[in-house]
Amino acid sequence: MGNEIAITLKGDLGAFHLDVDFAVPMHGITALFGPSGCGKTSILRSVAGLNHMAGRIAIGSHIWQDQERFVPTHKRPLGYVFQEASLFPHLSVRQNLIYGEKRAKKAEKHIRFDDIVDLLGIGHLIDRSPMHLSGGERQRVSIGRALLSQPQLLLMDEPLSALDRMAKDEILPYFEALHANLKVPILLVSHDISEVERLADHLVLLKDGRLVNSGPLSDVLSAPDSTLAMRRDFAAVLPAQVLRTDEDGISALDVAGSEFLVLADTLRPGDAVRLRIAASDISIARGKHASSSILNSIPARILGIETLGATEASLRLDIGKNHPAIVRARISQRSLAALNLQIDEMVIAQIKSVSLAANR
Ligand SMILES: Nc1ncnc2c1ncn2[C@@H]1O[C@H](COP(=O)(O)OP(=O)(O)OP(=O)(O)O)[C@@H](O)[C@H]1O
Repeated sequence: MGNEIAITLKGDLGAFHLDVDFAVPMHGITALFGPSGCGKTSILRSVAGLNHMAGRIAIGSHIWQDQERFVPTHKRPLGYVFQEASLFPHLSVRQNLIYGEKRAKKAEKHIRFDDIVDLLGIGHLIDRSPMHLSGGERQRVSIGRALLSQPQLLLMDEPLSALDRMAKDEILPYFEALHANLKVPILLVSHDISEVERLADHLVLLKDGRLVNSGPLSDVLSAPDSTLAMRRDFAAVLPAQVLRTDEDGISALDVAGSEFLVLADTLRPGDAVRLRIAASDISIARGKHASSSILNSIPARILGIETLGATEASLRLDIGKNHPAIVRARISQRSLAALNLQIDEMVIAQIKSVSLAANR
């Protein structure tokens, strides 16, 4: 189909066998996620034309590879951002960016220099040498340089993994700004699920060189048989809309007809956001407790109960009123037995407002 990034690859790299076939939209951020060695980088390198494996790669109506053709890397209009920023140390930030711009075809300059400098917040760095920038600043400049080559597709291989937690937190809002303002689709390789939850619109889940699942982030996360669900750090990500923000800094969000209260004082009514709900932050009650500090007591239907190790259980819950909205709750086997919870039963999902994160 013309409006998708369609990737089919089958072949061997040494002893590793890759066999994948998936299509993702031509917009937003698609994360390739899976355990180390599952083939994420190999897929990205194949899309870039750096691996030549049998298959087909179509970016919308542009065929980069099929049985008859193999477009060489330098003729694929793509940007590639690696784990470590690879800027020219002898050039200033501005000259590095101009280098990217020069790679663009003259006719196709829809991504403008000034806009990129603004969106990435690198105006004050423009005359500096990359050698005198922090890791996060260098990575922002590399992303800018890649985007100024006017790519049809931006490939990012673990772009945040060399940064410490603080630098990551600093750079994430810039990713969100790019996402909101630019139309270039991004394929992002990441092994950090919290990064994926925060940034990705689509998720391609891989294991041992094969596709496990692929689709919109919240769908893949909430799939009944998701391997991700068994992780102790599992979180659901649900699309939400801001209803109001109160003076005490608490915002009310609509999620499939259910109202959630979160601590977020910068949101405006009508904003579309994503709400991250960690399985370990949900507790289950049989009824609403009038005197509790927990602000969110949401009616939920139990869709599934799975064992999580020897002492815990993972409950699959639908907290939506108008349409399904799936989250998971991690509780102890002891609570499961004490409450005698059963599939299809209605319970109350209790979630502290401080443990909810809403962004973008
Ligand atoms: N050119 C090659 N020759 C031989 N084996 C290769 C080659 N490229 C990749 N491999 C092997 O293919 C497997 C998948 O590698 P790949 O780098 O794609 O995984 P990954 O999911 O990106 O892993 P990580 O998260 O650790 O970066 C690995 O076992 C790797 O050693």
